[in-house]
Amino acid sequence: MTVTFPRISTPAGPVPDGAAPWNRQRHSQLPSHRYADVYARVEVPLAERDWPTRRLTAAPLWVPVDLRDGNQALAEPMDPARKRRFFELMVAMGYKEIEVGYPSASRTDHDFVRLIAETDLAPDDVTIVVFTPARRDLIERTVASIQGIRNEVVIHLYTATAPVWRDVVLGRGRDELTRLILDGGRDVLEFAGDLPNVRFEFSPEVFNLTEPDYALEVCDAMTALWQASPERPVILNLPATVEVATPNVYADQIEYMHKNLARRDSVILSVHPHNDRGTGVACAELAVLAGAERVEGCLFGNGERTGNVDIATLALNLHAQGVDPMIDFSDIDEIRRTVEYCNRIDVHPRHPYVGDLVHTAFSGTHQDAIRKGLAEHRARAATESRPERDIAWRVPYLPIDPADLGRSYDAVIRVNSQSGKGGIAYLLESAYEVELPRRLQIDLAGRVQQHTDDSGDEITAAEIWAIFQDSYCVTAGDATIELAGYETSESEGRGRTRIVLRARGEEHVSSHDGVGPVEALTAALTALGAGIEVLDLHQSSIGPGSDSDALTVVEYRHAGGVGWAAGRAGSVLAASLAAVIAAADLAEREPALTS
Ligand SMILES: CC(=O)SCCNC(=O)CCNC(=O)[C@H](O)C(C)(C)COP(=O)(O)OP(=O)(O)OC[C@H]1O[C@@H](n2cnc3c(N)ncnc32)[C@H](O)[C@@H]1OP(=O)(O)O
Ligand SMILES: CC(C)C(=O)C(=O)O
Ligand SMILES: [Mg+2]
Repeated sequence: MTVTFPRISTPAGPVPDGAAPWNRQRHSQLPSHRYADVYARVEVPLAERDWPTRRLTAAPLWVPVDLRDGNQALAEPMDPARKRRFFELMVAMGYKEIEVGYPSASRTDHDFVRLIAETDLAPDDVTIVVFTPARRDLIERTVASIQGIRNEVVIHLYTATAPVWRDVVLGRGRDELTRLILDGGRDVLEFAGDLPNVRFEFSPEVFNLTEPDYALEVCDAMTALWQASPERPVILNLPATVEVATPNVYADQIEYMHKNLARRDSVILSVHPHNDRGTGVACAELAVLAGAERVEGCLFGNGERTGNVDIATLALNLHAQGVDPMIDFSDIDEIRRTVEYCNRIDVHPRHPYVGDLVHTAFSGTHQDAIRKGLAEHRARAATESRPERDIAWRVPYLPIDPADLGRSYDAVIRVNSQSGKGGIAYLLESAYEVELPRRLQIDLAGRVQQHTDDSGDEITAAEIWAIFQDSYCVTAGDATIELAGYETSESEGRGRTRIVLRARGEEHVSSHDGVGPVEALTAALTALGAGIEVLDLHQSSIGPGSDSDALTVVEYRHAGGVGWAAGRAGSVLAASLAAVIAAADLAEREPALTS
């Protein structure tokens, strides 16, 4: 079948100015000239910056906005049951400040706030945030919705401040917009200023494209109006409503505000990155280095367009650096199931920390390293007499221990055509507790590779085990030579083994003195013209416990070359004899394969 890509053609423009001779890329057809870089759109004020040399040493205050910003981005906004389930999850995880909705937007949002007011759904130590635009009627409705809530409440007022929004959306110049915002601030004070449990938050929406002096002017005006004080601090939340720049630019913008805001000790500096460029997490992390103390975002990054910043990734990034995120992720799969149910959006299998595949290696050298790393981890725990969950984690390719998140090691290694012997051995060890010698691992890996190359699919432990059995074991019905019986006895201080072989319908009985049963069997086979030389014999068991089967694998030489065979039985001796018989049988039937 011919596949054509009619709308894509190889760029064939002139060599770009200054291109290095080793770079043969050409100009594309994309009209990139239509877009201006961030420096042309907004002044980035900072000349001297402290954030690059700072370190993340403590968790900021996390504020999940899934029930508002995440919810407003859903094709089907959450129904009351979903909102409640999500809220309960956040409380259980340890979030202490939660934006619960936009009460003037919809009945569901309003009723959910009322539910909080009228029940004990929200523990006393959880602050409830409600969101409103700077419109008097909507502010009034918002304040009405929070009546009776005993918890601390934050009223979050927002208005866009960036030039395009001023010109195109709101139709107001800077001064006019400041008046609108202050009017909104005054309305908030009029309706809620006397409520002792209420604090205020202001967001200059699209802060990241707002002139820094204007952002500062509006924010300072709001903290003055609301009389921000250390006892009643005001939250100034500085959103990258649409992410437009590299994270260092956002960090500069935040540090500028951090250093220049009035009443800084009465301001909780908050950030709210979105993820349009895919760098929302980096923006939040650099913003915290730059002075932010509070981060708004969504669990696993739901939200408008490409989403809000993912506060689960942010928290677990801290965990992976040895900093307690102060939020419980010990059952991440349960958290994911709840979030998927509430949002009706699946989490991507590659999503950091939570995706189905993020603790899984398919590739051979990674598997080899992980298998060795896990073995080293177990051994070190035993040497130090400490629990595996407690000692330092240094398993290659796994940034954190999946067990921290309630995950098992079952999916850490999965096998396909990119895998190698280490991964295959790991699967057999995990599923059957079978340890194979290294050279047999290499032989088995070749057979598994042939299978996965043919199928193109992943292969399970059970399928690998089936390949193992097909390749190295001989079942009674298929055998060309059978061990019909054996007996060991003692005569005049010497061991004697009686062997009964059945081949081509005939029985052959022989007795062997002074040798062990395995040697006796190889001698009997040689007498029958089916001789093999046992080069190596490896005994182990299948599965744990005393009632597990014994497994013996032998490496043998025969006329056609060297091969492997295996026997499984209730006793070590029976398994060893079965392995030797299997070797003779395989040598007879498949000399080419085993060479
Ligand atoms: C970045 C963010 O996430 S902002 C939050 C966005 N979230 C939402 O919009 C979800 C909930 N929203 C809603 O349910 C509705 O938009 C409502 C109830 C708030 C308002 O609905 P409507 O009254 O029908 O107005 P509409 O949705 O068209 O909003 C646009 C109007 O609000 C004005 N406006 C927009 N934002 C603000 C603001 N923050 N402060 C004051 N006015 C604003 C616009 O200028 C426009 O005014 P105009 O009609 O005079 O031109
Ligand atoms: C905080 C508000 C205004 C917001 O969601 C945003 O700007 O993205
Ligand atoms: Mg937002």
